[in-house]
Amino acid sequence: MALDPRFCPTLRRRTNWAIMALPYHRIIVKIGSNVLTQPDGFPDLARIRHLVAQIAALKKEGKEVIVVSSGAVASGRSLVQVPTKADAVTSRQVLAAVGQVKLLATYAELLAEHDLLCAQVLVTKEDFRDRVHYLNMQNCFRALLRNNIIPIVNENDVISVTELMFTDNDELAGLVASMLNADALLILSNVDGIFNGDPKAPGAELIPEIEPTMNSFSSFVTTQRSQFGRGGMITKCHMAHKVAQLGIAVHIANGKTENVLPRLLAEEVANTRFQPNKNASSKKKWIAHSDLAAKGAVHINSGAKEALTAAGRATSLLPVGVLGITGTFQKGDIIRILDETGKALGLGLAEYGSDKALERLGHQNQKPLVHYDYLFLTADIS
Ligand SMILES: Nc1ncnc2c1ncn2[C@@H]1O[C@H](COP(=O)(O)OP(=O)(O)O)[C@@H](O)[C@H]1O
Ligand SMILES: N[C@@H](CCC(=O)OP(=O)(O)O)C(=O)O
Repeated sequence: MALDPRFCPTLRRRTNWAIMALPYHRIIVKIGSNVLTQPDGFPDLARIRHLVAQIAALKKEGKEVIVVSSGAVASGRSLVQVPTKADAVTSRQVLAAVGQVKLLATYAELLAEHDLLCAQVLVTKEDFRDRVHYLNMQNCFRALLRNNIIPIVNENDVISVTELMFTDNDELAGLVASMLNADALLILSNVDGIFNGDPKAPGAELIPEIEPTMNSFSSFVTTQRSQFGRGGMITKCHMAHKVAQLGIAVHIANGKTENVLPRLLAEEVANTRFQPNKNASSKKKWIAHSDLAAKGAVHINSGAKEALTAAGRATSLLPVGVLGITGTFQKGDIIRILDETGKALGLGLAEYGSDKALERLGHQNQKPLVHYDYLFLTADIS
């Protein structure tokens, strides 16, 4: 029995969570703004304390935990007035810059009560677009985990404004999960999971499992957002589906439910699980999230499209099937793969530059432009 009942009163009554049914080892826990924030917009300290106790319980079970936590803006609100004469973007920057310090200090203090150490990791979308930044981040995360330190990740809200921002921290959590090849991503929101309609509507039912083949959510997920949330449930669904396609289980659960984390792992609490695709290759994970890094595009003919998208086949993209090239790229760059109509099919790592590719265009018996191992087709995920 490794769960420590001293810091989790409910665990005193219910002790068999140590036998966690879901055998995840490396777990990303994403905590949404609404979980950490009171209705007045200020941080909910009692909630953070309880979540920290649960994280500590997972750590005692030997799990690796990476936290993606929102809440900087809410914490800032508790310290400073929205700056006068500042526009919305500047106000948010100031609140987040001030609030992030408090948010991390709160986590650090509460985790220390469990003899745990945390580290702050602030990132921008750019850091996932740049291969060197990506590898640097990955290296740091791995070192932190090796040293039993809990990374607490948030967007660098000072740098990330308007079009440079992640859609929301769910997107960031998905990127971190795939970068670290996590076993599971647990998204804590203010609802029990995904419902087959508006969760507040009478008769709406929770969907416990979402199969990898299910990829359309708009018929039952509305664009409605929670009070302090940014992306909403529909963006959560798309991200969750994409991450599950990469072989990582994604659960959406209610962060306000008592002991939600150990109970989720013990399969004792309502939630929605996106079933992971067990055939996913880890090599493709960076490519899958590299859309913004793409340097150029290739248009392929219908025969090539058919070959690439045929189920159960591992086919590389050959120059014979390429109709045209847009932009310039070098060997090792990410390129977009488009069909004849310009529809995006996926992304790949170029085996050679656009100059060579142009020479080989439409020619048979040439080296693949994109090797299958470095090809990520969106057709598989949308
Ligand atoms: N079918 C649905 N099932 C569950 N929640 C939904 C659904 N459709 C819309 N929502 C809304 O999504 C909200 C959660 O998303 P979001 O605002 O992004 O929260 P967070 O701050 O946790 O990221 C819920 O509060 C709910 O109002
Ligand atoms: N980076 C922001 C959170 C932004 C955000 O995406 O929040 P959420 O929609 O709750 O995932 C903050 O710390 O306040």
